[in-house]
Amino acid sequence: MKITGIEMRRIAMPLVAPFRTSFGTETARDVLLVRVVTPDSEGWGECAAMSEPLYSSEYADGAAEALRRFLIPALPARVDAFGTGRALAPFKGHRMAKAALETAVLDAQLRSSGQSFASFLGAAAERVPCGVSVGIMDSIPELLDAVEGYLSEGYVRIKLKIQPGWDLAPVRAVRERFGPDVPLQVDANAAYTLTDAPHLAKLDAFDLLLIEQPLANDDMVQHAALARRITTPVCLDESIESAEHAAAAITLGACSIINVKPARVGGYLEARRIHDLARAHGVAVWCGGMLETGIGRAANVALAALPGFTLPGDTSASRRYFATDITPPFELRDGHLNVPAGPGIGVDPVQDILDEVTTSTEWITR
Ligand SMILES: O=C(O)CCC(=O)N[C@@H](C(=O)O)c1ccccc1
Repeated sequence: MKITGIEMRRIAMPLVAPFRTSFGTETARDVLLVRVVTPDSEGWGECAAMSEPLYSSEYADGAAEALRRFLIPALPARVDAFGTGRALAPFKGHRMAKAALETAVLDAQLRSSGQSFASFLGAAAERVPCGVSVGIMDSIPELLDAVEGYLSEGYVRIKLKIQPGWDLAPVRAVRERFGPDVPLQVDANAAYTLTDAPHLAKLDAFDLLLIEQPLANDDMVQHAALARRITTPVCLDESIESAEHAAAAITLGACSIINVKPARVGGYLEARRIHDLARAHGVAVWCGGMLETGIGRAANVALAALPGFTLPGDTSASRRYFATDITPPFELRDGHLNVPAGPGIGVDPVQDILDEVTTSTEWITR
């Protein structure tokens, strides 16, 4: 596939409500979009990097610079998604930047051939059950109101962000208010250390699906030690940046569940490799989220339909984060999102909305 040019576009997307995690509070998303143009199609990729390097070392301006100076120039004149991964491999890190570019190439390639992401990736379902991520709140009553709202919208799983000082009380309150049967999990975003093991073991009383990334992203051995001291299944997110990391984590017993985020691992091809590896080991995976717009959300929903994605993902409806999405909104129906069936990611930006939220565009000819 010949690439005639690539656009990098920055958009400002206000969130419907502040989203607080153990590493900070988001009130708006400064999103970098990549558009790959070929003679007979164009493809879109969304870079999930945040404005600041708080979730990982990547951030939007840094991703744009890596794409502009190194990754885009490294692409051959004619390339497909697999060739893109090979061309970008020599560059260390910058996985979210790489993921955006590879996804845009893959989207253009699949739109041209008429194949959907779901079909290309090997989806086994036409809709996926959806969980929702609930941020740290100022009070327990506020949290319970939020959870009640999401449950009434039909979300099939609740994920609570936790941190030291906001963990046992919110989990206990949700269990006491909504009962023992609501699928419930927690996400620490690396806020604890192994010395907190006795405290984290108190979460075992609440029959959680999992505890996500309790320790630092490079604490693979310590996660294995923690997993032996608590009964709640350990799920890794930030620690798993590749299929090799997943293999190491499974071998070490550092996790029994993996949150697969294509942005974190460099794209959908590597995400599928992790899915396949985990499935071969009987390890469940679920699709994580990075507050994506409908562009990234569409591709994530296709991935979440693969057979090894046996736990509900953070694939929420567009309205969970945005009053107006840049694509036709993803809407929850009976706790599920439909998997886009059209060519490529199966959705297109609504140009007027996209132009309204655009803060800059940059065209790179080939
Ligand atoms: O539903 C979503 O898209 C967000 C899910 C979620 O909680 N993402 C968290 C995470 O740590 O997984 C996150 C939020 C913001 C930035 C990075 C990560």
